[in-house]
Amino acid sequence: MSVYTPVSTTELAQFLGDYPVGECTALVGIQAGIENSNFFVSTTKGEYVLTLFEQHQPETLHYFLTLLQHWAAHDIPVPTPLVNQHGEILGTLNTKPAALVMRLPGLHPQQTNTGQCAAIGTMLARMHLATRDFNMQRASDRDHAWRMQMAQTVLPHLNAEDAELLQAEVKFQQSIDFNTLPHGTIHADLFRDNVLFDGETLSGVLDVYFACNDCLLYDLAVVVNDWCCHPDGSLDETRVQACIKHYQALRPWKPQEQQAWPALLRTAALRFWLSRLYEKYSPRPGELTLQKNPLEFRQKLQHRINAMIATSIQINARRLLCPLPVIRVQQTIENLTPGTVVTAVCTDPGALHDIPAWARIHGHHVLETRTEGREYTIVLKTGASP
Ligand SMILES: Nc1ncnc2c1ncn2[C@@H]1O[C@H](COP(=O)(O)OP(=O)(O)OP(=O)(O)O)[C@@H](O)[C@H]1O
Ligand SMILES: N[C@@H](CCO)C(=O)O
Repeated sequence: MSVYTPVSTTELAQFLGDYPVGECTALVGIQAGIENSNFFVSTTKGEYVLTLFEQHQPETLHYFLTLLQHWAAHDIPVPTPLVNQHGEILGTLNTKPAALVMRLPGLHPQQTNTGQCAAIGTMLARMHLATRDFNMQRASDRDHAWRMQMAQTVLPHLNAEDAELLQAEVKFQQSIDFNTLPHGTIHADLFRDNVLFDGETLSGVLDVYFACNDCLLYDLAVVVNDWCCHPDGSLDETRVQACIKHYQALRPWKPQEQQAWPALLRTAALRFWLSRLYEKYSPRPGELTLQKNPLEFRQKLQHRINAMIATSIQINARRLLCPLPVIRVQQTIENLTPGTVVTAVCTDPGALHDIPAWARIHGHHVLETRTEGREYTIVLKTGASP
């Protein structure tokens, strides 16, 4: 659970006095969620959810609550905030900014099926399209700069293997050009536990408190990493395709998004590995708090990396002596479009230096170098002018 700030029935009764919701009949802290303090509130007039915001400033909360109203106006099933008798959607309870929203019906999907993955793909595209005319802006608080800085913060806590993975991923992430991808208003945290299904109908989109302006495709990668996985964290291609196809039916990808997709799956996995690691090593005090397992996203990240390497262009440069491995890489790369991942496996140890040196001079990115026994693997991403 996450209730960082407890609320008594007396305090609640006073708060509810400002809203047209009748008398409180029950107040129950909500177990799920890790960011804010949430309560189910039953009154003589209906069912509501009370949120005490633990981190955000009032102006940021106005952005979220206005966004909720905007999405609601476009028939996205978000919980509409109630307006109090002062004409405000944001009140104060126990010194924390607080809002009362409608409680939506439905349950969080546990094991998703193809139909649910299709439904969330459609819903996310509708949310992206609906905010094309939303005129408020908010910078992401989990953007590339945050990820790079958070990697350094958690690094000292990691064992050697995890530290190596993280450092390699930081290097890879620096090769992604996020600016070329379409941006817009994104939810940024559309996990299954932020969505409700009433039977087969998607009945609720919750917890918009990471919403911001960022790459639209990153939002879809967050969804796919949570909704379309096998228990070991690898992707279930049937559910992935259902989700992507239904998203693209409403907002087709640009060619640069097609190319960036495998990399953005890694970005999204890294983001949640980092935030979960940080929560683990710097837990916040609370009456009842829930922590999510970082290992889940470490495994997902590893699977996304492996999948990207497996689908990359393979160059077998075994038994070739330098400079032949470099020449073979050069010949292969000549005809490839920028952004293609190429994996060269060599047996001449000189290749471990020569190929990265050649690649850097010619504007390609060295994603990874690895030594396994007597084999040397160099993973490259082709640059703008191959
Ligand atoms: N309007 C609503 N209707 C129904 N249930 C809700 C509503 N709002 C919140 N909940 C329930 O409360 C849980 C926690 O809410 P929420 O996800 O907003 O919390 P949070 O602390 O901000 O979480 P997170 O860790 O996902 O950022 C939800 O998973 C859902 O079960
Ligand atoms: N959805 C996040 C928690 C809120 O950021 C996670 O599962 O780690």
